[in-house]
Amino acid sequence: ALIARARALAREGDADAADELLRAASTLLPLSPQPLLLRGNLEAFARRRPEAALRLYAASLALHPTYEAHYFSGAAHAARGAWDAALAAYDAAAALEPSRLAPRLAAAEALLRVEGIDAAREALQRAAEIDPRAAAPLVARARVEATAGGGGGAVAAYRELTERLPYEAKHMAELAALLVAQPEEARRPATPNATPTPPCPLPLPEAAAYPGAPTAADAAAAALALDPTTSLPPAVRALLPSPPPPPTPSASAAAASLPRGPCALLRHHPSLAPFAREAEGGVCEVSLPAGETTRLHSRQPRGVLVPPGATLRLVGRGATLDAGGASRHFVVAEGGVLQLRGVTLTGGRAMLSSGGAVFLLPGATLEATDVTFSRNRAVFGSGGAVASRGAAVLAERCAFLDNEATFRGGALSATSLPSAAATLRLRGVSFDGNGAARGAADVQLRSVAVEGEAEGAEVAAEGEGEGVEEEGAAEALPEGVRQLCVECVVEGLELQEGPQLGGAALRLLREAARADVRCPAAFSALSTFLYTHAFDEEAAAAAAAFAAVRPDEPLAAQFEATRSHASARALHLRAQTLNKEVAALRKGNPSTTPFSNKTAAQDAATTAFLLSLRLSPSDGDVWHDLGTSLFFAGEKAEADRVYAAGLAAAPQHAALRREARLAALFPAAPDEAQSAVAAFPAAAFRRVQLPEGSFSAAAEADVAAGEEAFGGAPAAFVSAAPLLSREECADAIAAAERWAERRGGWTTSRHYSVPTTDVPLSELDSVLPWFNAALHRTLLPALASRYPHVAPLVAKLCVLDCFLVKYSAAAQNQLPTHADQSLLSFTISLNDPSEYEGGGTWFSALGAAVDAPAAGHVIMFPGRVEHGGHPITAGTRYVIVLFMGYSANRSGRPEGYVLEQLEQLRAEARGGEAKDEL
Ligand SMILES: O=C(O)CCC(=O)C(=O)O
Ligand SMILES: [Fe+2]
Repeated sequence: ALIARARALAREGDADAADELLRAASTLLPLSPQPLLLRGNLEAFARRRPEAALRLYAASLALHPTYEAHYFSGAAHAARGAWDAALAAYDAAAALEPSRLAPRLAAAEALLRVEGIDAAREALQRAAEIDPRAAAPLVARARVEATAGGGGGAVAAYRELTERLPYEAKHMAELAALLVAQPEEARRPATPNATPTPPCPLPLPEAAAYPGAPTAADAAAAALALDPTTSLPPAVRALLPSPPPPPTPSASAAAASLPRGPCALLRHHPSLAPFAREAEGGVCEVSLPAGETTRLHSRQPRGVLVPPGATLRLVGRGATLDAGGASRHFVVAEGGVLQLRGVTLTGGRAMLSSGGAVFLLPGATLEATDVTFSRNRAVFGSGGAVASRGAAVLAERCAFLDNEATFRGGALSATSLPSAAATLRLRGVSFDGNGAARGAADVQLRSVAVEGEAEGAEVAAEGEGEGVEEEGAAEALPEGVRQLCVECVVEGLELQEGPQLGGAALRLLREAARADVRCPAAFSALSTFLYTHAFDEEAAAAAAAFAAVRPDEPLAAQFEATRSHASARALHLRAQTLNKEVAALRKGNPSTTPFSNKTAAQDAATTAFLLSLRLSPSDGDVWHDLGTSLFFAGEKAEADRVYAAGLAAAPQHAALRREARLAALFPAAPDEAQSAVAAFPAAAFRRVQLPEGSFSAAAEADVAAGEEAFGGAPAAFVSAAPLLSREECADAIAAAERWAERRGGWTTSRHYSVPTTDVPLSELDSVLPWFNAALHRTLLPALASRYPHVAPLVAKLCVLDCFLVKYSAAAQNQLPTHADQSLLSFTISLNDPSEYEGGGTWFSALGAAVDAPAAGHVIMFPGRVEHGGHPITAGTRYVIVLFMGYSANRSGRPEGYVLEQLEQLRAEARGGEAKDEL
């Protein structure tokens, strides 16, 4: 008890009190070495007096020699620069506990001073052999080389570290900085493949650039991919490529006009969209301008996704598609088919992943005819041009030129998975100038047989019987297994970021853990994925399997804590992940969770948010995320309550304050407003019947999914009389123009594919009072009268957003089709149609624009109906656009149920604590 108390005091920084207790302990237990050891640590670490520490360690050792006393003596000697003595102490520690890495790594640093770099390297080499999966020896090696003066040795050490364990942003950033400082190391050799593959596990020869070796710019990009908040020195930052120029308006328009059909997969790819058309058989065919080079601008490093079941055909007739080293070209999902014909793919780069030009997921197909793959790279990945994980590749008359991979297969890498065989058929395929840092300059095959001939290719076939020995020590780690595990982890991590790719990510992470059950990185990536996606049973099994083979690994214990919902951060991440999965389910995309429907998935997300809040009740981000999640789930009443409770718990949180401000700017109508509904009979409106299929398919999010709320064929309504007076309309326009004048122009604050010209109504102080009065008097009662099934009560209607929009023939003259993030929307005309030509609210399914007959009239419609602002060709059109929500729960559950669940969870926790105390 004395020792435990002393430890606690030392942790709190009270060295004197701790020392006193330890002296008392020594008196009680004169033969115990421990109080003396701990007093030594107090001297060494709290008081920074190594000499005093050494005397106490010596006294402790005299009573009984322990590993700790030897190890800490070494550290104290090292702190004084007594390297020989440090070395002796570390050796003694290692002799007592031969499997511990720490004294060996520390000894290497001492050896560097006493005997030089070669002796230090040798010691580290031996340490690495103790646990070939451990990061520490590689990190120590890099540090020792850097201490020894940097140079080629340090570059080699950092390359080894980052290629073996490509998971840490910090190490990537250090490699980048080192390469920038040593530009000659970053230069590529004149002849690729001239340098042999580095030997394993540690390459001792001085570093030389080799094919596939990451450059400084690659390492910097890798650091940012691993952790976007990584700080990079200016010299390194300067290497990052500048973002691509924005797409031309016509290309954007072409992309935006592809919301449905097989070419929808190019909706976010304005560089390809203009050349796309729907071909026979539901194929999206892209015909690139013959003989020309088209630059691919992918916002995602993973490239253009060919989704499950889709077919994309790229026809070149001698054209080139250049990714400019900024992204991969294509990633093909399960059941997706990519057909390439007569095209050159160049400049593709996979970052921390495989397949520099094309990455094929289990069950995907690539058919390439008359295709050249040139100068594509897989950085920290395999298959410089093409990588297949359990996919089919058919290549006819193709050439692979000068492609590179950091790992294996400079041109091509194919791996069969237990659940998906990879197949490879080559006819008239040639290879030249490809290279890979870790072997198989051209083609790497794992359990794959090639059908056909590969001219002049260096092929490395691996697989079958390369598994880790079940019994036996950690040493049993064949190089192929280690490499497979690293590749599957980086690829799985890349894919888990992408929509529709979660299933493939999970398969690859499972494959990594299966290939090497002892690998901490594979366990960590898989278990995190399983936990965040709520695969709780599989997570338990994975944890048990890992703990069984690596009982001492702290990761196992950490994950146990996570699994028992003891980490607020992990819970927040789980909630956010499940929330994204709900969004996928809403769009009708496959989701990677154990839940069969979105209600169950949403409930799991809500519970995870609440469990996180139970642990950290004043985390405003979690409160805000929960509110937003509920809002998009249609649980608006819960969202409102959660935002309010969140603001009370985190009064400084900016986003929560914004929500509160909006609620205050547009207060709910009083109950009396309900009586005005009767003043709006059917005859007060022109009803515009919208056809089936009016709701937007390109739903980014569903506030209240259209058809679920409104039925198949919804209606829009145009008021027969003005709901705002002429004076009010004129006042609003004048206030907006004055505001724009003061600001030096209108804002472009709302973001559809093109900027909009508008002012938020919240900025117009003089307009708000009368506008709110008009809302309660006419606008909201009118809305409630026409949509009694979704919004019967005026007092429950709430403003989600409101802005005044200006269209002019000369400037912004239209708004592309879209869906609003609202339950119901208004367009309120502020001027007469005689003041402009064209205009009106365009309804896509109707194929026509609907306009108000005069200023002050309104058009009302369900927000999820696909619509836009029809172009005007002359004059100016002013409208107020109003997004409305309804403060009720679409699920029909009683209001307040979410906060009630939080109370229950808290009570359960208190019950648990009480039991612990008993
Ligand atoms: O201009 C219109 O009539 C439609 C405007 C609109 O849909 C919007 O601003 O969201
Ligand atoms: Fe809209």
